[in-house]
Amino acid sequence: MAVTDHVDLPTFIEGVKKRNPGQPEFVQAVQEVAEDIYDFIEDKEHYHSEQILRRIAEPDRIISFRVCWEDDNGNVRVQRGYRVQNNNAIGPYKGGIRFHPSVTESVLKFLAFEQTFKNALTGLPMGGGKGGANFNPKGKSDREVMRFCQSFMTELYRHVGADVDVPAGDIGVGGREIGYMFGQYKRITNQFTGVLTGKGLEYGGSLIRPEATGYGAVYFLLNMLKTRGEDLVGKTAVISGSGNVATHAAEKIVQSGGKVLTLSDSQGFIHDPDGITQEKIDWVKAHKTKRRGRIQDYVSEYKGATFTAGKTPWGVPCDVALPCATQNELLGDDARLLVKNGCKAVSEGANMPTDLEGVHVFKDARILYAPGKAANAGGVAVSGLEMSQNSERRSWKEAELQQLLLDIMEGIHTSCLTYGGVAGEPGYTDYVRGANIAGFKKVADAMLAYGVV
Ligand SMILES: NC(=O)C1=CN([C@@H]2O[C@H](COP(=O)(O)OP(=O)(O)OC[C@H]3O[C@@H](n4cnc5c(N)ncnc54)[C@H](OP(=O)(O)O)[C@@H]3O)[C@@H](O)[C@H]2O)C=CC1
Ligand SMILES: O=C(O)CCC(=O)C(=O)O
Repeated sequence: MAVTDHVDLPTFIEGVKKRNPGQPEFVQAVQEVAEDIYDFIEDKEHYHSEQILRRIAEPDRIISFRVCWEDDNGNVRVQRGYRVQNNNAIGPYKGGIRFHPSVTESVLKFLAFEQTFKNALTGLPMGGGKGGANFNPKGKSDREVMRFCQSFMTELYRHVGADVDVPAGDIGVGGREIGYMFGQYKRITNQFTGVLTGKGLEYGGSLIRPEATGYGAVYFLLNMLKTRGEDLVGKTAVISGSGNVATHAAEKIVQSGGKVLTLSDSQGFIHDPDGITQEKIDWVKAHKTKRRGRIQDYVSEYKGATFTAGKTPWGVPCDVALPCATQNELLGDDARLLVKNGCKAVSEGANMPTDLEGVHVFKDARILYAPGKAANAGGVAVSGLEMSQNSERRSWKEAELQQLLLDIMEGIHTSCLTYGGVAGEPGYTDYVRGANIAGFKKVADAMLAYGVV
């Protein structure tokens, strides 16, 4: 007779904590999902008896490796690299690579777990993975970054492949790093395949991949506002971060008629009451990706703006907020302040930027709140389209890709509406619940088809 381990939610979370000691980010991500899934599967015994959530919260495998490289002064440096392959029930593992000193196994496990649901939401056949290293590209020369990337790929190449696991960029990994890693993969394997996405257009990259995450987060925001008969015209936006996601989100807000008031980096935020225009966004993009400077330099360039050191921008009154920097950058008190100041909608460009307390503040206030796994899925979606183009050995036109991105974001929004309803509150959507359940259901049903594996 089968023994059904049908534990309740608190016991399940206790088990996750015990099995993953010292991994708070991973436990947080699992808890946020489990709160919704437990409710959904209450009357669906097969998900319990087949231990589906327990299995999704246990990565298929975690690869950890030494990355040695030589700096410009001839010193040998040693870093730790990882690839977390969380789940490939619906397609090859897919997810970015992060180079940042804060990278730990816990951070990459939470990102790979979230990615599993996000990728399912896109409707494309992609499983969930994430990788990275505790390497800080800041202050390193191009040659140092190249040597690090080559060394990283010298181990990673044996674990990835166009139909196995397809990494891409994330914090600290942009076009430069992807180029170095793709070059090394090609050199080692003698194969030109779609093993990475976010590639340069000259060697198999897709149009609009750089823009896709930030643009997608704004498309999702527009979809949410539309349910209340609103748009972005004349609305003020507070954005954190000043990297790929933040600058492209800012660009799309401006194109949609909104006014962007802030950007930030790990040292503080700038507030420009005149609005951060397209010309100013272009300056920030060049400053961060070419000159590799700091956001505080903005105030020397654009008078009237202020820089606040060591703080996040959530105290600046706004209509909409887009956290686009990193995990846990928006805490319970920040969420309360945003709501108090009249913020109507939050769309997460970053992964898990709001802590669990903040999530509950937004839900309780009944504002429009989109979690990263739904709102920032545009990036990985266009990565999926890059994979398709590589398989076909073709490059699709920009207009076609723009339309596909719009359609995919609208589709994710519809999935959230389908599963995010709250009893007794017609018209209100809990987007966190909707995204968690829609993502879970797709992955879970594929897992059920495979039996116990
Ligand atoms: N790139 C993509 O396509 C996707 C990215 N995301 C998520 O979006 C977020 C941003 O990624 P992306 O824009 O690509 O990365 P970038 O490296 O381009 O930019 C990261 C930005 O976040 C800031 N930041 C990083 N760490 C911290 C920190 N601890 N505190 C405050 N600010 C910090 C950086 O500041 P500084 O320069 O000082 O480090 C920088 O402004 C991440 O959560 C990522 O996982 C999600 C989906 C896809
Ligand atoms: O494009 C990709 O594969 C990865 C994007 C990513 O890392 C993310 O969605 O968080």
